Amino acid sequence: MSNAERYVLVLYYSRHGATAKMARLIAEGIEKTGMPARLRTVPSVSADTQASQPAVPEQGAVYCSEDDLRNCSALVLGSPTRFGNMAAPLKYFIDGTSSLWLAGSLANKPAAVFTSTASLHGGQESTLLSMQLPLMHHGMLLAGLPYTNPELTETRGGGTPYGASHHAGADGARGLDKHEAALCRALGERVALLTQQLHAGAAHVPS
Ligand SMILES: Cc1cc2nc3c(=O)[nH]c(=O)nc-3n(C[C@H](O)[C@H](O)[C@H](O)COP(=O)(O)O)c2cc1C
Repeated sequence: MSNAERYVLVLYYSRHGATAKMARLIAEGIEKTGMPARLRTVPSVSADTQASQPAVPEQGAVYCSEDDLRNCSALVLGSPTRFGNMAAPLKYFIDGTSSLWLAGSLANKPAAVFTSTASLHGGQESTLLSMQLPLMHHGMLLAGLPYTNPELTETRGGGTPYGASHHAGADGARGLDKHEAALCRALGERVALLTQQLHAGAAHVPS
């Protein structure tokens, strides 16, 4: 597979749009490296887990297919924080990936995570860590954000070494500030560069 055919999947759930904004900034960071980003979302789930929405979303990213996930070169996974954890629609989607797990389809691929919260200390880090757990079971190579990004120490909003985060405020009206936005772009760029370096290195390993 050539670099042109590779893509980083940015897979997220967003009910009110804050996590979706982060996804678009992460995609900007990925595409800065010359690698395509593929933005995908997941449908909401109803109490009885039956489909409650049209098969194609009315706006924004389309729903993620199994092939979108199987064929990605890397994954950046995003969710709003819900009670300190990822949102059920994303967890529901991930719980349906057993066949990819059995086949090892995601093993040895880079991955990273991002989240948005209403309150500043409302569980960003616990959510990010919880999102990393299934990715580790899939054998993915987790990337966080290093403190060489100055925004990590300067931020008065979101931004963690475990992944990108955003404090959207109680009414969701607080936009991404410059530090949060820079860290979203940095995370996307980091995952894309790691992916390219892994593939370049693999090309030099004798078979
Ligand atoms: C059921 C539920 C639980 C939530 N739990 C938390 C929480 O634990 N901590 C927090 O700060 N915000 C919490 N929120 C708020 C969302 O995380 C926040 O509004 C987020 O920015 C929404 O992202 P979105 O705009 O992408 O949907 C919760 C929201 C809902 C609906």
